[in-house]
Amino acid sequence: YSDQTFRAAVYEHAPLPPNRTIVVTRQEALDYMRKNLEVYKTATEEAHGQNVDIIVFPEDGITYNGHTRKSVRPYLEYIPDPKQEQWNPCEVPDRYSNTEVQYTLSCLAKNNSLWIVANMGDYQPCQADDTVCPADGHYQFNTDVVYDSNGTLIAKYHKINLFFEFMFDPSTSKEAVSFETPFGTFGVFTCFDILFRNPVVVLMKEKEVSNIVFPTAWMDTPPFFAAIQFHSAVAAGFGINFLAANMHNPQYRFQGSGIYSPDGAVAYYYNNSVKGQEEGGKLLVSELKILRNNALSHNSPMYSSKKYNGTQAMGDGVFHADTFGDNFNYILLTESSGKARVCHNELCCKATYTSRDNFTEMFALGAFDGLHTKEGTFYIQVCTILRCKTLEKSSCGQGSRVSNTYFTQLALSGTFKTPYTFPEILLHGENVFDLAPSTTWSYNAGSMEAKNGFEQPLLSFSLFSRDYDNDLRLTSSCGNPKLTIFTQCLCLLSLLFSVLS
Ligand SMILES: NC(=O)CCCC[C@@H]1SC[C@@H]2NC(=O)N[C@@H]21
Repeated sequence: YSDQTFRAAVYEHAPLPPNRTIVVTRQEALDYMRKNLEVYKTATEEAHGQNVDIIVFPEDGITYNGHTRKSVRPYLEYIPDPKQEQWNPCEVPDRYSNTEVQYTLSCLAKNNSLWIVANMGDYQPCQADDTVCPADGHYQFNTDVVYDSNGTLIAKYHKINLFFEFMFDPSTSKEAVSFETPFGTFGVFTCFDILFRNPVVVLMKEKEVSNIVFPTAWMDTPPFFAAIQFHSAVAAGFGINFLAANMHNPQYRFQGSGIYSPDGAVAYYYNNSVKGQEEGGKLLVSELKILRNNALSHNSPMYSSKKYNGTQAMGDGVFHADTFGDNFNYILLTESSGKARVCHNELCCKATYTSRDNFTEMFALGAFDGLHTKEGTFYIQVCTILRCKTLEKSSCGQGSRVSNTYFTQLALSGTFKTPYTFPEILLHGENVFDLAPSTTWSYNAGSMEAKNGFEQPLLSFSLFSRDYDNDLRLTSSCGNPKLTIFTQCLCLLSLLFSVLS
């Protein structure tokens, strides 16, 4: 690193599955994990050869996913709390037993003089006075570990927002974790966490991080949750560097890693061809500017909260289409060039566009303002120009993976309630999804523009906003532990009723 820049790497890892139908011995678990760690060693040495300062590996990259609580047990290690003690596993390997994975990671960091972020399982016995201890007497946490370039364990983070991971316990402390490096302040969180106030807003506003390291096992889900699309948009929306290392398993839609800056993708990898599973690994290395604030930091020039402009009555031509579980309002783009506007609840979206040719494919402007409930429950506000999957209006939210329509100008804005708005651009390329070069578009406070359009066909051009703070209504009402079970049920019923209506 220098005064101005540092070098970052992410490794998209393609692990082979272990046998998860039986409970293996610790030795068998180690034999399996060593194969993954061998791949990590090669990647780390290659990164060292390219003067990398920090490398990130994916969620479940060492242990694999889809375990049961029992089958994952032999893969776990006791990870001490770096806030309570300083430990360098490479230099003091025998302080704790069964810590081979931590030893290997620490030595990789030390021997290659770089910071390592990896994901593994933490085994924590319950304290004697723990009244909510799991029935088997210990906790199992999905954990990110961070080693500095001497091999010292600097931080550990327990995933707060689990995604159908019944083998793990959610973080009991619910603590957002950050760490200092000579090249900036980093926050660390894992996959599904990206959609929730804690840890995301806590890290941005309270800890004022300007970089995120993000081990993930993310399944591509267009129109808004393709991995490279969503993660690059979060980097731009928050004005941060974002290092996303995904698991590679295209058969199950796990694909797409990147090194993203506030201006867009600096490097990304998207390879969805299902060949031999072990062939898909990839190291990305980039130079990034050292950032000292994020878009929400006090006095940051990038922060601006747009005022709500009022609603607009629904005009002719508005139709509804299911969009990953949400009932969006859409309006078709019919002329090859023009303006369009559509509203939903308190959100109004405006677009101007010019397509290179007359439309032969269906494109629509959509709006949604409400509670998303599919694969997670959270408030969103979304404006989008997207390609409908077919020539049927009902296909508009289905996440097209093909397009042959070129735009020569696009602009989109919305009356978003919060500054947590992420500019998403997904283009169609040889490998299905491509991101737009950072020189082709700009984003500022709820408005996105591509003055000269794109050289590739468009799949979607969206502003995805998370109303993180509104989620508090969900927990403060129904999830409030002070309420009786009966009141909580009544509350959930009324919430369900309001969503349905
Ligand atoms: N390992 C995880 O935590 C994965 C969670 C990310 C899933 C994202 S969010 C909802 C979408 N559904 C998916 O299948 N992928 C997307």
